[in-house]
Amino acid sequence: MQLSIHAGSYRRGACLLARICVMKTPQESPAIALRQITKAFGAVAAVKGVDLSINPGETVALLGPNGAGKTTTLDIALGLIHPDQGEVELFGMPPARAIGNGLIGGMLQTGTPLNYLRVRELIELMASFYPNPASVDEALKRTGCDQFQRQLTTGLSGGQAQRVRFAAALVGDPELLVLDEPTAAIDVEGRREFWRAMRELVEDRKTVVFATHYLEEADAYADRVVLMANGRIVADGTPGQIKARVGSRTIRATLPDVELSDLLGFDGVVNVERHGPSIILTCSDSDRTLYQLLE
Ligand SMILES: Nc1ncnc2c1ncn2[C@@H]1O[C@H](COP(=O)(O)OP(=O)(O)OP(=O)(O)O)[C@@H](O)[C@H]1O
Repeated sequence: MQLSIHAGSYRRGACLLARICVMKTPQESPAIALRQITKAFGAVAAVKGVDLSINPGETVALLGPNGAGKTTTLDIALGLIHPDQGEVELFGMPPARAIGNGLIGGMLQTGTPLNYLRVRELIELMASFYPNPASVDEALKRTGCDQFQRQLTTGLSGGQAQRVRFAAALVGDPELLVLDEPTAAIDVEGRREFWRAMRELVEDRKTVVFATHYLEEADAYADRVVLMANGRIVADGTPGQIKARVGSRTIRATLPDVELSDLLGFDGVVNVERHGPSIILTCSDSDRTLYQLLE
């Protein structure tokens, strides 16, 4: 968890250590279940009725522009902020319980690693908070932190601090990893290493949810993309479906005697809707669709 690399983490860690009986993942429950979540900050409605269910083993990208509501949604999922309305469950339990059971790892945008520790010491400390941690050496290696493990956390570059956050999230060997713009501030080589480590996690059948601004990142590394805009989920599908949608154009036509299902069979048509006398075609290749319509 993000909190675990702040000063308050000692307390949280002590609580975790006190839990001798550890419950592991009930695989039949969704890893994340958000039901009709809303959240406003004063006059700003950040999240407006989000329903989202993510199954164990899925790798999901939360894609959207600045201010879409991604961070707020992830913070709510992790129980870091409370929604104004709606329900949240992680593996069928409240977020705090899932976190207490060592099921969740988080890498969020804010927060700095604890001061006056060496990188390795910090990751060892983090590992001690979890019931069944991964190997510290492995977490350091997977994230590239082994190269600067003796360095004090006070002297890290932005990219190094980001890698340390990733190692801190991994070392608990959580079932669900929540990553908010994980590659921000990481250089090209670091990004490559990051996604390599992510692939290994996916092979381990972990559930991974990451927020990103980049369709290319979502396309390359997620098997499902949830597109957010203005506090709502506006599309949810495979990367291919979302790419078609994001890159789409619409054609409005007046076609009184045509069946919608026939139009769906046209080249490049992604969706068809009737609006009164008009039909709206959403197209991945509007030129081809137009050509067929004219024929
Ligand atoms: N603590 C806060 N106080 C006031 N407004 C906030 C707060 N947190 C978020 N917001 C507002 O809520 C909206 C959604 O913000 P959020 O950070 O969730 O979006 P985002 O998709 O993660 O954006 P980014 O990609 O820039 O991180 C924005 O308009 C933002 O300004």
